[in-house]
Amino acid sequence: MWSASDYRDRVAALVPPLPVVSAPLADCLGLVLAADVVAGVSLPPFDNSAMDGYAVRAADLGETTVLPVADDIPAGRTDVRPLEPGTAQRIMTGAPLPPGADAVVQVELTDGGMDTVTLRGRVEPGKHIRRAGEDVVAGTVVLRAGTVLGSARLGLAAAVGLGELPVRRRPRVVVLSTGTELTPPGEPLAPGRIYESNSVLLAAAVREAGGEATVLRFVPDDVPAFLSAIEPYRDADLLITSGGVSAGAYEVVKDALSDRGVEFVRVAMQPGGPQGCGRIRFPADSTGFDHTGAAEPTGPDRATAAESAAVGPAAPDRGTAAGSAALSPTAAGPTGPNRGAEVRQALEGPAAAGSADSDHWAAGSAALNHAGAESAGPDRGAAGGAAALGSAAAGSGAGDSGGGLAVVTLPGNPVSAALSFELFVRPALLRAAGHAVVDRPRARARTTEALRSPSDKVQYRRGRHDAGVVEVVPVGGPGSHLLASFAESNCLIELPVGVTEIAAGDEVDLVLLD
Ligand SMILES: Nc1nc2c(c(=O)[nH]1)N[C@H]1C(S)=C(S)[C@@H](COP(=O)(O)OP(=O)(O)OC[C@H]3O[C@@H](n4cnc5c(N)ncnc54)[C@H](O)[C@@H]3O)O[C@H]1N2
Ligand code: MOO
Repeated sequence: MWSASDYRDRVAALVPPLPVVSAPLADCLGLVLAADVVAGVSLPPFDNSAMDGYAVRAADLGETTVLPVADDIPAGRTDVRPLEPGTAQRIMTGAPLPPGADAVVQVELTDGGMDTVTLRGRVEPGKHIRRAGEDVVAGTVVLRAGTVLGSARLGLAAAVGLGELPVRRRPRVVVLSTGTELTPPGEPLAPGRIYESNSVLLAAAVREAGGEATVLRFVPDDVPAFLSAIEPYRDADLLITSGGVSAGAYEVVKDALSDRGVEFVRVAMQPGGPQGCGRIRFPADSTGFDHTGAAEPTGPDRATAAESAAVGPAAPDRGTAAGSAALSPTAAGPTGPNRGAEVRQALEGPAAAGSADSDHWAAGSAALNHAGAESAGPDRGAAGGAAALGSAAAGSGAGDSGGGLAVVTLPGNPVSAALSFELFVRPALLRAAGHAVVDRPRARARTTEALRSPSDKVQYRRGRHDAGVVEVVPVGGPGSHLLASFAESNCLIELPVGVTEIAAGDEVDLVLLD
């Protein structure tokens, strides 16, 4: 039996640091900057007006002053003429200040005249002028490597003129649910069947963690169908499966992967006891697994398998354009909005992975562009960029980066799958993407109800905490099928190994989910 924290480390080691790429700003939200960014221009780049009004020499103004209006300066004008003494120039917010002007009088304090202007009152030199470099001086570092790129930081990068940034690219994650009982939501439900929900939940969780999710059509409890479904995705950074890992007679994931490099274990955690992870060994040649016995799919359940094998990611939920192009076994090359990034990634090659950590962007950029030439090779055919990346990721150093497709096989119960992702997979993806902080915030609060927990496992109960995180109300029971109460919760109540009873009013540890 693994402890939850040891198992978490085991999963983290499966996903090595992701390669550094140059990505358009629009694709960078939530990603981690891989090199310092130096401003190429000052902000503001030139002295300019903070108000719509009149540029003047402060010394020219008395209580009431009438000045000729010598020129008109809208924002964007590039041929501004010097301000002669005893004159004013009409100026708009953001327009360059004419040489010789040392103040701006806002239009509300004037008569708004076009030929001459009457200005009321005096003005301090420097009034309503935004000086060049007041915000950023060209040549200084504006964003440090390791910064998580939120909206303000992306805006700043654009403001200093950068169209792309060096980032660790998003992890490409393939999600596959298993279970003969599954039915796609939106279709009629036959007796004995349930709607498939894990792939929707897990793909959304991958995206929330900054990853690209490709959702495969789920497969029944059929080993050849399962292997056929995953075989084209050997270049993904991670495969997440759900279901088929416990002790029953039809444990498809366990049956398919036990002899192919995946270890199935029990973790001292509830929900989320049965787990598996490892690297799937694919056959050396590119013909795929030996599907001996994988006869033509027949019967209602096999139709699902056939569809999966045949169309792969052509299921409705294809992740982003980039993810889809990268992971599709039939992609003719990167298309869509991220094409540029994909091409650069293809050129990056294994050598560049993780290379730009401490370099400034200018240097990092050069480093990223020279590697070239590495993108040919056995697995790098159609989706060349993606194949090169898979290799780059696998060769990038830290972690269990040996060959094969990294896989985490989650238990099928919906809350088990969700909590396993939350506690094991999410930190691994964030770490690989370069995040320094991979843990959710934690807090302590008083539980409003008594709780019981098995002594040999850490139990995660679902709860709702109040605004001040003073009290937590347990929501629903401990069962791993209780999806509605999980959806209602905003935290996990962690009851550690050794704790069997908690009284109402006792303090408990919380993992805050929102
Ligand atoms: N004899 C034992 N039985 C079970 C054990 C055990 O130790 N001995 N462990 C239990 C625990 S704990 C869990 S968790 C589950 C894990 O089972 P599997 O990973 O094999 O998952 P399945 O049996 O395929 O499914 C479990 C449950 O979840 C539903 N499910 C599965 N996939 C989906 C999906 N994509 N969307 C919605 N719901 C899904 C499935 O219908 C089952 O109800 O094993 C216990 N059994
Ligand atoms: O360990 Mo299972 O994940 O409780 O239901």
